[in-house]
Amino acid sequence: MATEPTARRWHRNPSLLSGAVILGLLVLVALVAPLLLSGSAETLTDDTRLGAGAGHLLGTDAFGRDVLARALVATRLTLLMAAAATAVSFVVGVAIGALVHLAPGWLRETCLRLIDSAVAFPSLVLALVIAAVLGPGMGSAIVAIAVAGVPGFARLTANLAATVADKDYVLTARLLGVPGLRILGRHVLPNISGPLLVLLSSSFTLSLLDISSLSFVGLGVQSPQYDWGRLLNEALPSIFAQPSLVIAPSIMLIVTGVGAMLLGDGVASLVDPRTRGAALAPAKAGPAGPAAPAQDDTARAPQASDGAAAGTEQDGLLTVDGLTVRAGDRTLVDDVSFTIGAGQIVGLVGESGSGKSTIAMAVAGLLPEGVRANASRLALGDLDLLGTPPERRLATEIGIVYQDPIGTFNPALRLGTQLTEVARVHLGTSRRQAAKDMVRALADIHVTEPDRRLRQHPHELSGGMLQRASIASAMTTNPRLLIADEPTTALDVTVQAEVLRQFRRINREHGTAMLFISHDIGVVGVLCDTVLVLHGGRVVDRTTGADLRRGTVTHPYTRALLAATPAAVEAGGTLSAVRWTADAHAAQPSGAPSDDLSDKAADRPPAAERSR
Ligand SMILES: Nc1ncnc2c1ncn2[C@@H]1O[C@H](COP(=O)(O)OP(=O)(O)OP(=O)(O)O)[C@@H](O)[C@H]1O
Repeated sequence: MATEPTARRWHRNPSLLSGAVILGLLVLVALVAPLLLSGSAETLTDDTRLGAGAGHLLGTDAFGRDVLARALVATRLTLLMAAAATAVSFVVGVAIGALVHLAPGWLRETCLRLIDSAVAFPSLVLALVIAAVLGPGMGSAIVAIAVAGVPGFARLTANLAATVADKDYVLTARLLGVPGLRILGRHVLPNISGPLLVLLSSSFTLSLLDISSLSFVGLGVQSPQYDWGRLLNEALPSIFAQPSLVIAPSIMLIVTGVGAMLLGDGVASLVDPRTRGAALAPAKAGPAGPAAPAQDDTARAPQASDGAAAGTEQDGLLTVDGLTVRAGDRTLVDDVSFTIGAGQIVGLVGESGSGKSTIAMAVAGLLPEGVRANASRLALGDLDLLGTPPERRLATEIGIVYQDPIGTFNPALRLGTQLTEVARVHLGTSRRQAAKDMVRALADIHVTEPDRRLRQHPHELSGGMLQRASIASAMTTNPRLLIADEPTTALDVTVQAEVLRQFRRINREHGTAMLFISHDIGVVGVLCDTVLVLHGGRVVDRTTGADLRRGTVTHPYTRALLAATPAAVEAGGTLSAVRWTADAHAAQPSGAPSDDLSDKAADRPPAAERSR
């Protein structure tokens, strides 16, 4: 990615520019004013209570000291105190929030409730209580403001970390066995840095006001030292007689606060690679642009050979026997059994919420917290997936391709770093070799300019290209099982066809077993050898891709799903809503879910599922 000239970057980010200029000037004042103006700011003279005039722009105070000079000299102490308090709040708050996020369920909930209670307590009141306990003084004011700011950072960090935790790239890192702290540092914190920086800037402003408030009420800086709050405190007795005393410190406070907020906004958009890309680099067409759409449509997508399923029950690679998944009292998946042989593609199809992804996540050992899986057997060859399988084997023997190609990748990292991670971490491949291998893998899967792609951020690639990159990444270790969870749903139909073709190619060339999940019964029929139809967490029908394509399915629910597929309508049918319930169906013995595939067409893959 070409690097934008620094001047243009600043020019395109007015918040950053104006915030930096304001704070830069204030820092300059903080550095220079005590050196040049200490004399007129601190020397007692007989020119007391002079009004604004040529010699003293804002007049003098009751001791003959220049009011403007005092406000400017106070800048250093005020900024230092606010910065110190904010820095401590930030470091301690983010650390606590991160630890809370990593804590086990009950502890995390307890800590979050405690933090919520602390956040609900007004920070200035909390700071006043702490400062009163510690006693007046600069140090106690900093500690009080710092402690009062901690809950805000802790809560934001924990909450934001939770929103990133279920992103596909975090799930992938978990599958790869990356330790929690490393996931936090590499995937979570960089992706929540924007809001944290905004909070940092608003927290600095709040600290500035709170510290000034403490000094104003006499709990902060003590004479002879002075900050803006102290100056306001000294001006209070004569505020009506000489209002000019409050002008300079008040303006300094407002200007500093505005500068900090502008800088925070600007930095937040600078560090976010998505906004940075949008704001800084206009999209370019041509060779550097997104991949050219595939020429074919889904009708020409690769098709599962009729009855050519490679897997057999005997060489079943993935065995799922009596899988039940529960979340508390709720059963999400109920007694599901199937096998996938090497080189076989098994599809899971069903309406939203039927349990497809839950089955896939149970197989990959990535069920969310509070969700438990049980099975008579859940194994990939000799690898028991129910126990605690070795992370390295899990990472290298199962690959996952997710629905949302954009969510699959960490937006803060370049693709090269992410795509080569498995090879570097689990295969011990050198960085250079891993990059070379990935360039070849991307080219194989028709990603244009693969070299350049490795240097780009995810937002710079089209959805179809990212999905192909995630397929290449999942295939890095030549896994025995590839799980594809709605991999074409987020893509337009032309790109879908190309992605399906790549799955079929990988399946044929590498003999990879595949668990292919989709809402779209048409897509499943095109690609899969064997298809399990799910409803309410149960398998209600087992059929073949060939039967689906020919429309020769017998189960009423599967027929209803087919009738609700637009492709079927285009072929002359009528689009109808799916109206079928397992209970109603159970009342009609003739329509019972067909677990036995013996009545299916002869081209059905032999014994792809375990009979129950
Ligand atoms: N962490 C969880 N805790 C409790 N219930 C959950 C959890 N995750 C999913 N569920 C529930 O499990 C059921 C199955 O969800 P799942 O995501 O597996 O369905 P799906 O068929 O993949 O749907 P979709 O196609 O929309 O992704 C749903 O009712 C869902 O609400």
